[in-house]
Amino acid sequence: MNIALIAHDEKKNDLVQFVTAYQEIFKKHTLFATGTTGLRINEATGLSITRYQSGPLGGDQQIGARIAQNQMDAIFFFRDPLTAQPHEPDVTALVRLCDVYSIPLATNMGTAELLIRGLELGLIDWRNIVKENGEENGR
Ligand SMILES: O=C(CO)COP(=O)(O)O
Repeated sequence: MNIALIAHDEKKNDLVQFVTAYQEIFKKHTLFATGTTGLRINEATGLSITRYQSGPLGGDQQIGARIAQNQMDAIFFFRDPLTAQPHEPDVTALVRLCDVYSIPLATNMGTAELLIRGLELGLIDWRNIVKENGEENGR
């Protein structure tokens, strides 16, 4: 599965701890991240992560483009609900695309726990079927 990892500054420690705790699961998958989040997680865990631009510089949009191309299977996006973000439209667009394409999206630790366990149990293996159908239909 292709998994994106994103966290706003006030939530980066939480996501680093989360990925560290579940790194045995995460290392079985292909990981992507926005710039600073990916760097922090790589430094903490040594996991191999493809890094896009930092969020305010377009990283959320790059990950959104992968969603539109049927190339993202799950998103862990620890958003900070208490701090205004200069790139709020990009954040909204990313969340919207997850809804457009029914991509599992965890925006906080509580949902992230469910998503990572579901991933391990194979509960989002339906994504493989969606991807195969998408490839047949040219998406
Ligand atoms: O701003 C972000 C998501 O909206 C995250 O970007 P960074 O990982 O580069 O901090």
